[in-house]
Amino acid sequence: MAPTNTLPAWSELQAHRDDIAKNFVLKEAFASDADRFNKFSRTFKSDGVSADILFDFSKNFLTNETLDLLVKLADEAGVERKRDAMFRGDKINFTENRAVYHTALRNVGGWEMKVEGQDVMNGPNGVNSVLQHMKEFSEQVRSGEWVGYTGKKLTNIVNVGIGGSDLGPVMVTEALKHYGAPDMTLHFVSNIDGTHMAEALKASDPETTLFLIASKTFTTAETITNANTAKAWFIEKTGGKGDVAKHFVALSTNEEEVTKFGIDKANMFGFESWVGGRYSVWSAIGLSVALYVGYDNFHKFLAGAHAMDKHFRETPLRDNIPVIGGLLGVWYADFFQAQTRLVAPFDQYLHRFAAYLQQLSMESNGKAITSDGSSAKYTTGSILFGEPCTNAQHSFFQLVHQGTKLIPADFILAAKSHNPIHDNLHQKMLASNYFAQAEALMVGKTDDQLRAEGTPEELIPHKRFLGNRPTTSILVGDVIGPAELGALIAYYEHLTFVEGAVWDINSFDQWGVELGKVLAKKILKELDEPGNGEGHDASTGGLIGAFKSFAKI
Ligand SMILES: O=P(O)(O)OC[C@H]1O[C@](O)(CO)[C@@H](O)[C@@H]1O
Repeated sequence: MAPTNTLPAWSELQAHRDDIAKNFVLKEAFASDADRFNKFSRTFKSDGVSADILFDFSKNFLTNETLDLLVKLADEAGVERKRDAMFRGDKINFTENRAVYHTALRNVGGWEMKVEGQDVMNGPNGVNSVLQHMKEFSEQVRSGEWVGYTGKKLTNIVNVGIGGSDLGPVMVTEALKHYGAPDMTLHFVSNIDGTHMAEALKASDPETTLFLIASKTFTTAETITNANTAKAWFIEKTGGKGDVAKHFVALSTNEEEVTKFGIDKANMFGFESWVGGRYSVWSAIGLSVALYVGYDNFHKFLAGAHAMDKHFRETPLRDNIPVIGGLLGVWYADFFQAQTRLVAPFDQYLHRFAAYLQQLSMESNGKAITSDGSSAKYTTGSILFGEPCTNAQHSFFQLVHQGTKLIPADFILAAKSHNPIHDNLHQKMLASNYFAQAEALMVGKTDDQLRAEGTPEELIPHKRFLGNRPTTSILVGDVIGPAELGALIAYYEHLTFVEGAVWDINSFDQWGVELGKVLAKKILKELDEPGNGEGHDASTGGLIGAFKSFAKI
């Protein structure tokens, strides 16, 4: 396609941006249009699969004209065509020649889904048969039918994986803790730092521990090393009597490597190469979720995501919630030079949500090369960060309110708490902060207001809030249960897709993680050889030498 920044809508947006920057003030837009909230908010409805979710985009730099132009840009960039190609199973991951088909994993609605003419839902290794395997296994473990080598129930789960084979399962099991089996303890070991595995093993009893070795490729150095350490620990602790087949299962696409590792293929939960790591929590990689919250809840999680898929696939662009979210991402990144996106859930259970979204967003859209191999002449992927509120308000929100950078923010709240303790006071305080932060960011505080409060003149510049800082408020119409969580994640997945489609990059590969991996492998060997390694710059060589001398290696 023609470079995105040469599309007609791009230059129209540039001119429009100049007008907005000069003349648009959010609080005035509300004052002059009583209907603004209704005009620019959208409610996600899922026919009862999940609670309604309200997406309020009205506190954004958005007018009818902005939305028209952004939709025009999406049209010219072929967003709908690209979306349809994804749902058709086309190989849109063009640098790896793969389809992008995580939506098939949660296709509870019975869509026909094919890759290269093959039905991916049915058949011996199809999505439905893996789901059935996950259902049977999770029910056996939860009921105590599947026991360890001494006949004890397995209640300690250690998931060994990294990146997408860790972040999704961690985030989702934390988010759904309310639904978790009370007698089950979960550990997620991802880091190659021995401390991570050592601490998990310290807290584990081999008789009651189930290891899930989660790796799409089954070649990731951290995961395979951690898995081997876990296996050696298990064999040692059980005096060689422990039955690996009862205590180790694999979640992977690589049967050959799984078998080499010593896990029976009967205990392997598979998926296909068309599932990207950061999109894999819906696949067998989500086994820890099914074990912890039960298969029925895992199924609801899939159903919530499928409902969002349906919305994304079928809704015209102007009302399409992830499309609006993605286009706003482009609007701020490319036309207002915003470098970041803040996601702050007002929800303690979502404390790993931003960490999860970091991989989703930054591994997907941290690319500078477009589909024809040329460099993008515009800004792409934003830096995503976040922490739950109200904690974040007491750490980095100072910069969001009064710093020099524009930081578009998403705030997420559930109308109902799973823990309405103290007569729901906590939830009401949480909600009042959710409303107040977005309002404060928008309205700011003027010098006149400060003077009226008696603020000394010399403090006025310090206490001034310029306001006019955009936010999107997401309000879940009930508690955040499995279906609501599924819908929220799928919203961010599709938002990321839309951004990547407009930027004309491949949101589905991750070549940028390779170079460091290759160098680390080479240096690992050098640490056991004399000298400071071959061919390094003086800094790297000097550091290797100092490390060896300090560590006496
Ligand atoms: O599941 P695997 O194959 O071990 O990969 C783990 C992670 O490593 C990455 O490839 C990045 O190094 C991610 O994309 C992926 O989620």
